[in-house]
Amino acid sequence: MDKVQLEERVKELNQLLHDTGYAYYVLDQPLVPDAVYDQYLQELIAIESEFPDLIYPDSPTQRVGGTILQGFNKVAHTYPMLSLSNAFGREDLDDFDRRIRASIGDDFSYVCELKIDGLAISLTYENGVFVRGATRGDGRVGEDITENLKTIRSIPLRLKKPVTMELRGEAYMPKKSFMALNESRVEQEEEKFANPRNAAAGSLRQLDPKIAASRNLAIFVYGIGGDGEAYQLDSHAEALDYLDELGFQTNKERKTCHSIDEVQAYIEKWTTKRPDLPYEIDGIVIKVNRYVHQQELGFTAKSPRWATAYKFPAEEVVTTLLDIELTV
Ligand SMILES: CC(C)(CNC(=O)c1ccc(Oc2ccccc2)cc1)c1ccc2c(N)nc(N)nc2n1
Repeated sequence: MDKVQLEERVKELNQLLHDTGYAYYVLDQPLVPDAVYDQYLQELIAIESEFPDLIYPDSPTQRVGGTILQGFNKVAHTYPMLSLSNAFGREDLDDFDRRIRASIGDDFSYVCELKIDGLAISLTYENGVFVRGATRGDGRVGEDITENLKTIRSIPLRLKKPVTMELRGEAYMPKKSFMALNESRVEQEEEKFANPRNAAAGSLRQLDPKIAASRNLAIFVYGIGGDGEAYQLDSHAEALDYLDELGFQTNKERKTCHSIDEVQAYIEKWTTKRPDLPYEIDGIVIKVNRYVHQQELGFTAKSPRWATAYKFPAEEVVTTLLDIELTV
């Protein structure tokens, strides 16, 4: 092949690997057998190693960076990453609902989402290309962990549309990956991780992206930063569907609810079903759905008035008290 034909083949392989990667890692519906995927990847690696000028920044071969970082740079979020108020029971939910009604009336809906027990992160795309990923940090400034986030296969390196936006999501380690990781740590006589959240945080804080790549991390995106693209949409539910169209992994268990009773039913459903989930959750996030209502309700110093997190009661840690010989 001459150089022009090679460039065409590289573009074709990039597109093939993006499409098959999306089907496999985001839709969980493989388009081709793994062996075919690997064959495409090997062909692209071979051409790129011979012609480095044909390496595109969003090539799938760029997922596992080569260099070990010396440290993480600080990066300022374009929009703050706010926190959520908490609700611990039905009374708190009723108070939340009452405050909302007092402010915007009765004609509104909620969106309920599972609150993934992971690490809040922000993803920045410029003209549809993944350019930066960061931890939440203090909500305004986080750490640049782009190289580690590139290793998460469900984070698209290139979107289906050339949009510029900053997203919010939760990086997490599935329960199965957590169990396997701790088994291997016991074999290596290393300290086990206490829970999947710590394991995900520890993996994303690795300076060597190859270690992060080995940890089977995953992500659910749940919001578009500030008044970016999404605010041309009418509601949070629409924004999540828009993220699906762009090729992101959103959590499919979300539900639009039209009363706090419906929210309570959703909470009870997932309190029961929580152990069957392939990932850990620590609560349910409840958001007023329409953006006009969110803007009317506004924010406190650190969190939106239009959202709250119902937190599951802490697991009863059954502590078997030692038999204490009481000497009288
Ligand atoms: C609602 C929000 C706090 C995100 N939203 C924001 O951070 C946010 C930030 C600036 C916004 O607008 C502003 C723009 C400029 C200045 C101030 C606010 C709006 C929303 C949040 C936090 C944690 C979540 C979680 N763990 N799981 C799910 N499923 N959803 C979550 N949602």
